[in-house]
This record gives sequence, C-alpha cells and structure tokens, in this order.
Amino acid sequence: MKEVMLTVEGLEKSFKDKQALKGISFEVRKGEIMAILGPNGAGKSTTIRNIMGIMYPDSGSITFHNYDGKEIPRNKIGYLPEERGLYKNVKVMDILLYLADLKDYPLDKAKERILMYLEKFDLVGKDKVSMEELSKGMGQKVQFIGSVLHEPELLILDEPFSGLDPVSQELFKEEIRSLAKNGTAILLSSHQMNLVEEMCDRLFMIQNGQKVIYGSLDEVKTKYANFKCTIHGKNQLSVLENIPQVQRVEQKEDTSILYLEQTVDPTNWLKQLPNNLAIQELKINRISLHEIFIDIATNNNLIAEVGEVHA
Ligand SMILES: Nc1ncnc2c1ncn2[C@@H]1O[C@H](COP(=O)(O)OP(=O)(O)OP(=O)(O)O)[C@@H](O)[C@H]1O
Repeated sequence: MKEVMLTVEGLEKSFKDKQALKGISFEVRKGEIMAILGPNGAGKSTTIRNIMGIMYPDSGSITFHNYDGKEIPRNKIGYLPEERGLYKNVKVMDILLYLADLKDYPLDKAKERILMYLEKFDLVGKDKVSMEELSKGMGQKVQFIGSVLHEPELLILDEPFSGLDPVSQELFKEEIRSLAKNGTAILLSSHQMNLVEEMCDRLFMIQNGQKVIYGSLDEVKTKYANFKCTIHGKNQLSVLENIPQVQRVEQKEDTSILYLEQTVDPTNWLKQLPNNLAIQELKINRISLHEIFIDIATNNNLIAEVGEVHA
C-alpha cells in the first residue's frame, strides 16, 4: 500500500450551535487522488480549512508525515481555496513569486516553473499582465499555478474545475493526474461526479458532518452501484415492475430504466425477461457515482440497505 501522507482522525468542529464536523477520519496517500464529496453544507470546506490551519478543530487530530496540528510544515502543502481571487492590481509574475516566497521556495527556480506553467496553461506572455486584466478562468489557472509552484507533497484542491471551460478542464485534469503520478498526494473536492469518477483512486463522502462512504472507487462501485437495465421500446410500467429483482422503474416516453437489486447476476436476470417485451435497444450497466451521490444526499436508501465501505 502507498505511504500515508495525511491522516485526519476524529475531527470535530462546531460553529456556535451548529456542529459542522462529527468525527471525520480519513487518510491521503502518496501519489493518489482522493476525493472528498458531499452535498452543499456537508462539511468539506470546513475539513479542508482545518487541515490548512485556517481554523483549528475542537477535537481530533491532523497529522502530516510525523507532524501534528500547528507543527505541520504548511509550505509542503499546496492549496487552491474555494474562494478565488488574488490581489487585483499586481502582475501575474509578481504575485506568483510572492506566493513562492511565502513557501520558502527558491525564486529563480520559481520563475522557471511559472514560465513553464504559463505555457502549459496557454497563458504565454501573461506574466507581465496584472491580475485584474485576466478573465475568471485565466485567474483560476494562475491561482492553480500558485498552489503547485513550490512542488508540494500534498495538494488540496477545493472545487478546482468550477467555472472552467472544457479545454481548461482537460488541462487541469491532465496536470492533476501527472502530479499524482509523480508522487504528489492529492485531496480534491468536487461536485462534478463524472470527473471524480474519471480521476479519483479513492473517495470520502460526507453528509451532515459525518462519513457516509469511504473507500476506493472500485470498492464503492461494487458495493453501492447496483446494475440498471435501460430498455428502449414501448412497455407497460406494471409489466416491467413485475419482473423479478427489479427495485423500481423510471419511465420517460418509450425509455424505461429498471433499477435492479444488489444480488442480481446480469446473465441470469436477462434469461428470465418476459418474451413479449418490446426491445429496440437494451443495455445493462452499473449506476453512476452521480446517481449514488443523489441517492445518498436525498434519502439514504442505498446506505441503509448495504451499510458502509471502509478503506
Ligand atoms: N465560519 C462559519 N461560521 C458558522 N458556520 C459555518 C462556518 N463555516 C461553515 N459553517 C457551517 O458548517 C457547515 C459546513 O459548511 P462547509 O462550508 O464546510 O460545507 P461544504 O461541504 O464545503 O459545502 P459547499 O459544497 O456548499 O461548499 C454548514 O452548515 C455551514 O453553514
């Protein structure tokens, strides 16, 4: 197993009468992309802010290598906060060198890396431009550069893809993957489940300040992502609902989605379909992370049925 870089253990945090975190525990390992997911207000940013030392937990511990809490060398960590925006009337190169300096990173090396990244992110020549002259997406790229410039061992990205066009999204994805490949531990919060599904090795899902899922993407999919069968063809709802091992059916015009029980073996299940079904097209696949997320965030059906995954 990969070396553990960050350990969060039993984190509790309250704001006045609101308990935002109720015993959050997880690890982030060298070279992995770990997603922290959850509905709005679940506690993701609060968790991240505690790791970054922007606030301190009421109880629980945060360990980076062998350092605890306030001892953690934050210059070994990179952070792209949810709130975007750097000083407006400062030139791109100056603000990035300032950030590198804050992290005690050698400035000549930083300058080289800034120019390399500006080229990579399609911002050649923008080093001399002031921040206020950049578009929102360009500003976000510069802020991303600021978070990786000093070659952090742990990179925390709070909603890195929000507001990016598809091309810029690809650039970020590629860069994040390549950083992980080179050993950076990455903790990433995102609401874009398709991207999480594409990129992440493991995930931690939080709701109301509590863990609901923690495990590798494969484990989570095997455990939570039951099969569904999509049929294009005109069929009566009652007929579909009466097929064995069908939990529920969603119908839109001539397309029906049959959500199947966890124990279904697709080959055997297909063999016993009624022979008078109208089928123009049929496919079987596992439900997506997006659907798992919605299920958990809205009614907890899946969790109640199958329990938890542990990493
Ligand atoms: N500084 C604060 N003072 C009071 N309450 C706060 C503060 N920061 C967060 N909270 C509360 O803590 C809970 C968790 O908020 P947090 O920002 O961590 O959620 P989140 O998962 O990051 O949500 P989102 O997806 O909307 O960004 C919310 O109920 C929020 O109202």
